[in-house]
Amino acid sequence: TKTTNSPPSPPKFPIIGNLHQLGLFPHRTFQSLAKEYGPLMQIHLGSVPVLLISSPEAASEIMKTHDRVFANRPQTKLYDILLYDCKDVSTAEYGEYWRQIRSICVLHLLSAKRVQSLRAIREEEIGLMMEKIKHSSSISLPVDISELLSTTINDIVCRVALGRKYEGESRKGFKKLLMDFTELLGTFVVGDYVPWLDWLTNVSGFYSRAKKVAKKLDDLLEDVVEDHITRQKEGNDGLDSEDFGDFVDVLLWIQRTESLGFPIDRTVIKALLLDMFSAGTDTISTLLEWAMTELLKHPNIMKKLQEEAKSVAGDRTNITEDDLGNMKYLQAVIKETLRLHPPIPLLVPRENRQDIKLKGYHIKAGTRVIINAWAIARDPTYWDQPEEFKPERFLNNSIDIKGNDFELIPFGAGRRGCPGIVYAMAANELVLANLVHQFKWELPDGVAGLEALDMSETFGLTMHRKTPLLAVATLN
Ligand code: HEM
Repeated sequence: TKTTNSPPSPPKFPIIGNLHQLGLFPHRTFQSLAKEYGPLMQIHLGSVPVLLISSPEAASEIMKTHDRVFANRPQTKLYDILLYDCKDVSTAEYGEYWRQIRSICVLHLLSAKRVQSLRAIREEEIGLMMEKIKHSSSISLPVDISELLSTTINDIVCRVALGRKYEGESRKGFKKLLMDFTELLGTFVVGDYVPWLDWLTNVSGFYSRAKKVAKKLDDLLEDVVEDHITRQKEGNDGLDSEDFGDFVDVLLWIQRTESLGFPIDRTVIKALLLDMFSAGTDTISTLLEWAMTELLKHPNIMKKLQEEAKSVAGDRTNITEDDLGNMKYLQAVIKETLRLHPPIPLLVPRENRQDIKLKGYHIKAGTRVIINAWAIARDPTYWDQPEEFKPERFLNNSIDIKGNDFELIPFGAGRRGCPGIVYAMAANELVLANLVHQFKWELPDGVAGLEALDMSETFGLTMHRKTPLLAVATLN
């Protein structure tokens, strides 16, 4: 029968399956389960079968060998509410529509050429960030690195995507709205797994809260798009080429010229803009927050990075994007941070579109697939001293993060792999290089602070620090 050749599974309860076992840190729970049941195991969350993948080989089966079959994403009522009926790239069902909008991302919004053209925005906003740190440093106040990073990355993405920043009160409002949005997106909704319990989610007011947030975001995006249309009519700017302007300009240009051979409507434009925010802000700031945490925890590594920065920058205060190619240690520090603290530890769930045999096991169509990239990157079979933060390990090997080496897949891999890698790395490298080059950093209470440095995580859409990271900066 079917059950005899399904993958190994832990015992489950009726109705809830293994839901009760998830715990606060599913990536850790899943790691221990895999130790017992193997790298390709199945659990049940409520009535939904979930394939848990915990080795590079098994991950490569999903994202390379059978990538096309596993190229779907689970669709949920919550995504429908928050992401225009899954009209965005991240949650769209695999098929022609997804292929088209993904090509907008890859060719127009996130291409290497576009990322390059946004250089001035990154450099300006990072300059402002440095000013804020200088100010705190001049009055001997510790810097809330977590807050500073999230504000800076948010401002960069706002300018890149919408062509404007929100400041003062409206920034607070915008940030709060985005925070509500990401918090909702990261919520584990019981009704998705135990359909007859969906009424509970309803009663708790969760969906109506989600609808309110979606409406507010939609109003905001409508405003932004209308503004762009008016501005273009008045000034004719951004009309004849896609080379100027922000993402809204580019998307309106694609809409007007139908240059991709298919029409896109207002909803597509708004859904894509939302994707840029949900996929591109928290991920980058979380990564940088952990990178600074590890550097503060390892002063010798910080020092080595500072020396590299000094050697490429010479007498200049700022590190520019031209310097980054020469900063091999910086790249190693970022890879090592992605290894130990992947911002999305369980990647984004996938789903198989048809029944398939995997390593002799029968996998039913519609099975959810969770890939534990976090556990894979800490597996002692593949990594020497896996729990240690050692950027040196990347200096003499060619392991990359682009989805070719399955022991390190913080951006996923294959058709559904992250299209924002170039964009993300440009921001990651420039921010981190300037933070360490322009300032000396210390924990507020020196050595005592080091011992007390809180490394706790919170689990949501991204896995960021539980407490804000505070440190004292002095000008270098
Ligand atoms: C450090 C930063 C980032 C990390 C760690 C990250 C990670 C990921 C991961 C794990 C996935 C799922 C991959 C899979 O299923 O195989 C993903 C998908 C995606 N990412 Fe990123 N990402 C980052 C930055 C960005 C940025 C900056 C953008 C855009 C501005 C972006 C846009 C997307 C989109 C649109 C998808 C969905 C792709 C699809 O389903 O076809 N990401 N990302």
